[in-house]
Amino acid sequence: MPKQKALHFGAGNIGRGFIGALLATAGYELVFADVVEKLINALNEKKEYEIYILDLERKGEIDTIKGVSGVISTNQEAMNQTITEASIITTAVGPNVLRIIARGIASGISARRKAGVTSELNIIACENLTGASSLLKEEVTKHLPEDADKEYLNQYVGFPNCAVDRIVPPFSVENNTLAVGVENFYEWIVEEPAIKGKKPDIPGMKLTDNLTAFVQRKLFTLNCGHAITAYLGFLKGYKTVDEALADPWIEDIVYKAMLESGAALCKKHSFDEKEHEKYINKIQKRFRNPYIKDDVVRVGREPIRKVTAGDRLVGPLNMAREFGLGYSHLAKGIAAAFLYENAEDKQSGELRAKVEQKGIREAVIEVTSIQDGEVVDEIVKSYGELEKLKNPKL
Ligand SMILES: NC(=O)C1=CN([C@@H]2O[C@H](COP(=O)(O)OP(=O)(O)OC[C@H]3O[C@@H](n4cnc5c(N)ncnc54)[C@H](O)[C@@H]3O)[C@@H](O)[C@H]2O)C=CC1
Ligand SMILES: O=P(O)(O)OC[C@H]1O[C@](O)(CO)[C@@H](O)[C@@H]1O
Repeated sequence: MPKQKALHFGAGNIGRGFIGALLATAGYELVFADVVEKLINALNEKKEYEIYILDLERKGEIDTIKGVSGVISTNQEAMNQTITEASIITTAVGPNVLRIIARGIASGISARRKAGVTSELNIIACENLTGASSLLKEEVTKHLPEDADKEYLNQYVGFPNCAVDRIVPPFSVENNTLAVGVENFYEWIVEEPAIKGKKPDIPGMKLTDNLTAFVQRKLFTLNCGHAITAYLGFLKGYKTVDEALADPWIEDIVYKAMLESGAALCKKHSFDEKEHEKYINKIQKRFRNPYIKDDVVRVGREPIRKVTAGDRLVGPLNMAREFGLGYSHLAKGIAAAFLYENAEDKQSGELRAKVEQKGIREAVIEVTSIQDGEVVDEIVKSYGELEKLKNPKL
């Protein structure tokens, strides 16, 4: 029997190091779509790549992922062909790129309908964003050329949301474009009720009917603690996450922020408090993995996105507030994001410009959408304290 085909958008860290690896290992013929020619050419030449395990468990091991190829995502003819043949499509391109790839996916779905394919297709956006697949569905629908395509999409194409958790840091091996380094831990949790047709059999993919709880658990704990580490780390001049967390002042704030978000998550989703504490401790251990050198500029990238309502910092703070729980360490993390500066990160420039033009109070209200004056006061107070770290003369 011929292998089923999987198409994965984004041959980057998560694409090669996590989702693509699970798909290929599950036996799919895997095609990566990316805009970077060097990556696509290397995939087509080698047809395989190496994953280096950066962890105490499985230390020094290298997995080889075979049976892969690549296509340039702007080559619409080739994309239409691949989308027509695929039984699963996944993405890991970054939340802002979903809108960009939607047009090409819509064209592929229209081609698939015209080719008379009536097998189900599931499209799963594996991004750090709540409801990423639903967002992608909305965007794809906007670009579908005919009403018949919209009917086809509703009948045959599923867009299950998911939570995706594996730290895949910047990593390079000389003369090996495709090598990727990963922590050993991974978790991919997919919204079962939204799957169309037969459930995919992919070892490593877990199904749930309560995805929101899992997405928020991961985003408001791991990504929350990580982002605070990055912003405080930047303020104190550290380059990597492990350097930042070796600073007891940072480690204490990060841990307490995760406890604050944890208390709120336990109330919201009825998680067992002891189990959740273990979850936080495991994450702390993952942050301290000595084999991973993760840059604070990667973890802190796009600070505006990270301080919008519902994301990893404001999301748990609002949740804590909703239950009348403490949030002062989360507020510190948010304040630190407003002080973050990286000339290569457009959003950090925009955020700093907003603070300079409008003042911190207005900037916080506008970007975070927090209306509660008491919470805004707490963030502004923390901003004043942290600003002194950045500029001791103030
Ligand atoms: N790296 C990590 O540890 C984790 C990342 N994520 C999420 O996964 C997503 C991807 O992150 P990374 O893999 O770290 O980023 P990355 O930057 O390593 O990979 C993104 C890839 O998408 C490609 N791309 C950009 N525009 C494209 C387009 N129009 N068509 C096709 N490909 C395009 C890029 O060329 C790049 O190869 C993000 O949403 C991130 O939040 C989630 C969990 C862990
Ligand atoms: O990819 P984003 O949303 O910019 O955030 C980076 C975060 O995502 C991860 O790459 C994966 O969850 C973390 O390692 C990091 O905290």
